[in-house]
Amino acid sequence: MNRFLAACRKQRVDRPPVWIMRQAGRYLPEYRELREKAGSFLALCTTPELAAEATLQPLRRFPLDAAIIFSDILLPLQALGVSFSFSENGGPRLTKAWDNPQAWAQLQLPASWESMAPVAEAIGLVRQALTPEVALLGFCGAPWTLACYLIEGQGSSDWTNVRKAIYRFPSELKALLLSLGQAMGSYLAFQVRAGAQAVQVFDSWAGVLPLERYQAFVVPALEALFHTLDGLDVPRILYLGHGSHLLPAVASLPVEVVSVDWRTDLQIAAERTGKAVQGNLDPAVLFAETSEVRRQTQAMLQRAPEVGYIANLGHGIWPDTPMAGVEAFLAAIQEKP
Ligand SMILES: Cc1c2[nH]c(c1CCC(=O)O)Cc1[nH]c(c(CCC(=O)O)c1C)Cc1[nH]c(c(CCC(=O)O)c1C)Cc1[nH]c(c(C)c1CCC(=O)O)C2
Repeated sequence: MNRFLAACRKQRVDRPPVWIMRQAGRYLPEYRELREKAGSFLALCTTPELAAEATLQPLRRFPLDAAIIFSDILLPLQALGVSFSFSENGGPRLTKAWDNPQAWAQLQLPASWESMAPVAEAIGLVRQALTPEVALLGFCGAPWTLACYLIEGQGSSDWTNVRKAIYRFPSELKALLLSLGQAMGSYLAFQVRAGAQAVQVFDSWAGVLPLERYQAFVVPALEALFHTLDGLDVPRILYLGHGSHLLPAVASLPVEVVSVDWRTDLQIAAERTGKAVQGNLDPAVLFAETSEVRRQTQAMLQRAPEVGYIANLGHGIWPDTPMAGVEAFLAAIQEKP
């Protein structure tokens, strides 16, 4: 049985499936070694054998129910004409900020995803290596979160330029979000054709917007994105960062699972959306004594619905996370009575 896919479809399972957002990464010594060997993060992402290896590393160490293909949300933007680099401390930096409608008009919607062939190849390699019990996820950035990086040119704590753009260029920004939604929908379909069995769309910065703006600007773009996958029979997950106030917008979206962070109660998320839910332990908890990690994980499980639940963190695992914290988190889920 594939616990992960069953839970996405709200089928009953023996225990909650679990995976960890950003489970391949710097908290693993073997990842740091592989990245050193690759020379750079981008080289690691674009060399199929190395990307497949990075994807599989956490599964060799931990009893996880899903793998997520090793890549980054910014990579497919290259096919639209956007160039960027990753700084030494890991953050993305665009070569220029795409912060006005004249720039947006120059984004080219790709006719094919041929330039992303290494991702498809890596997906094929990982599928060959996985047993049928472990599901492989494809992913992309949500239109809004991608627009955040495009317009700001890098990460930000308050995304002031993006928020100004909503009011300065409303119709052009709506069109940009819709184009990004269409492009990412076809990029996910490309990953599914290569072998991805479920997909997750990361809207890490969803919570920057009030509900009314999210409904008006983002929901149409997410609908376009997710409808591209209609008929492909893969569960669709939307990760909603800082999104407690946005749950009413999720209920009508064509997704099977909503993934929430620690600010959003799991039970409330399930009730308000009617979807399966994923999440939501604060990554900071993994720094506690192992007995406290267990208690916090058990408390999370108590708020989780009986069916339609996937255990996870509420956001990506941090690079300095102690291995003991990860192990205690996973053990508490495996032991669930
Ligand atoms: C916003 C975002 C990005 N990338 C991603 C998001 C959405 C999830 C989130 O909110 O965390 C998603 C992502 N990035 C990466 C993966 C695949 C690996 C996995 O999840 O196991 C996934 C699913 C690899 C990565 N992406 C990045 C690294 C670190 C690069 C390195 O090895 O130096 C990895 C392993 C770099 C990256 N890429 C991005 C940032 C902000 C950073 C720097 C901060 C950080 O490192 O956490 C953009």
